[in-house]
Amino acid sequence: MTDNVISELKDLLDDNRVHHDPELLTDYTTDTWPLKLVQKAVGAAMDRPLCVVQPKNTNETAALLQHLNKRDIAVVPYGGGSGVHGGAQPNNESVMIDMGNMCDIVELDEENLTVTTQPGIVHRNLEDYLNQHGYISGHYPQSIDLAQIGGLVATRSAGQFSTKYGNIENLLVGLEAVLPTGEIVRIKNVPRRSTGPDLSQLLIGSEGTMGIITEITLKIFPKPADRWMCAYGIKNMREGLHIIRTFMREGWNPAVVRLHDQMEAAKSYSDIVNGEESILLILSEGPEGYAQTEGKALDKIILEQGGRSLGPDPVESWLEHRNNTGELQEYTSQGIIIDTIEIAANWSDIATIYEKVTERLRKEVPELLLVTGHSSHSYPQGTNMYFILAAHPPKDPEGVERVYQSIWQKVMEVTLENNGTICHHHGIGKLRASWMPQELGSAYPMLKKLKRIMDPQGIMNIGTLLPVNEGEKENAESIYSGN
Ligand SMILES: Cc1cc2nc3c(=O)[nH]c(=O)nc-3n(C[C@H](O)[C@H](O)[C@H](O)COP(=O)(O)OP(=O)(O)OC[C@H]3O[C@@H](n4cnc5c(N)ncnc54)[C@H](O)[C@@H]3O)c2cc1C
Repeated sequence: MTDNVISELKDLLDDNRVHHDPELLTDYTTDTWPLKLVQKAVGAAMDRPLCVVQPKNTNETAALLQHLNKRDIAVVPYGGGSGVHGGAQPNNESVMIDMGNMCDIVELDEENLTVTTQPGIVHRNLEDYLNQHGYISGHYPQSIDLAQIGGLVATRSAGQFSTKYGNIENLLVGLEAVLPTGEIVRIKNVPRRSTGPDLSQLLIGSEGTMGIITEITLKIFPKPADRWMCAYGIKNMREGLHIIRTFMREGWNPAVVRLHDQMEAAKSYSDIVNGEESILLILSEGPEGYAQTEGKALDKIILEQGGRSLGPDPVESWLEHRNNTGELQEYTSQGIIIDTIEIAANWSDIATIYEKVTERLRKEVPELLLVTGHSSHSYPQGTNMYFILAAHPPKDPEGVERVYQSIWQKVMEVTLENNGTICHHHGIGKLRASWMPQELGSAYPMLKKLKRIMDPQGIMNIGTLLPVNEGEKENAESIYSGN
């Protein structure tokens, strides 16, 4: 069967874009899911895909999906592989469609302030191109050097400046996608529409389960003329969250709002914070005059609420080091779990979630080395909480899984019990799928029905987003059975 599939795929693409060399397939055994990386480091065997194919354009992607759908073969779309929850994790029966060859910029439309790209462009390359032309994307995920635009749309990503510019769903103007059955669909570029449900939302955040995104049009912004920055020492997280709520509800909209708890403050800003303090970083930017006006107003509010001004240097330092994650790989290779869990909730619940999660993990997970938290994406209604965790599990794959799942179970439980959402921006992948029925509640059957309509054969990324019923094989029946 494997040989047949490979030769059929070679009939659709050039030979050199259908890969089945076992060594090369090893590069595709996992995305950046910490569980799998640590299990791999302690000797776990990993599933390799059947083969990897690299289409060059939309028509080739459509031909591939049409064929694989007809043959009932599992498909996993693969972007930059920077997803952290196994969204692009294959099993050994799946064909991976690697979008990396579709990396052209199609059009810069300066009149209408949009850029159109193929999905496989690494975001850094798009940002550099825009900067050369006097624009910015406004979207700065920490993985900007790894993630592709298609992957960022497919996971509903958020960037570090999202409080001003919005998340990817706010930045997307239109898109083209190939449905699992091979049909090509285009959602046209207009500034707004009232034409029924927004169909682009079926693909934004669909994590490769409803189709493959083949072209994307995003908003762009003229390079900001000016910036204002300041950091503040804050008594504790609860007070810091209250301060952010105060200025967000007044309508201020700084690009960066980050509140780091005492442990994070002490790690990165020990020379400037007092022992118990959290640190609040603010950056405002915009056209001439905007940032200074917003900065002055924010400074007044934060000082009135008890913040202690620390000047702009901590924000400068964060800007410089914000994407350095090199040390994480070192720990992972030693069998230490380093992970991040980002959830969100309304202002009325977020401080409680932060306090309960940190307290429960410290008390109930003996293998835990540390848990810290920060808020980094704020809205008038609430904010996210981004937990950073380290744990030292036994050096065997089952032990790693046990410790890993016990941490996640507690964070998901506390979040759901306190009205939060289990995910702010990393997406669901395979890791969080089992909590989706609880997360969506009465709306969960709607997601199953949509999936069934979009992907009747059930070939697309089974086990991602929608859970496979326990003990069942990863196929359509295992997710379509029941409601
Ligand atoms: C160090 C680090 C920092 C990170 N920081 C952030 C951050 O600040 N903000 C944030 O939001 N995320 C962040 N992430 C998570 C990750 O970068 C995002 O989830 C990103 O969107 C994944 O993009 P990718 O191209 O690497 O996709 P992949 O990991 O390859 O795939 C992700 C999912 O999208 C699907 N997919 C990929 N391409 C397509 C396509 N063209 N059509 C349909 N489905 C597709 C895959 O099947 C998979 O389910 C970070 C990850 C790392 C490792």
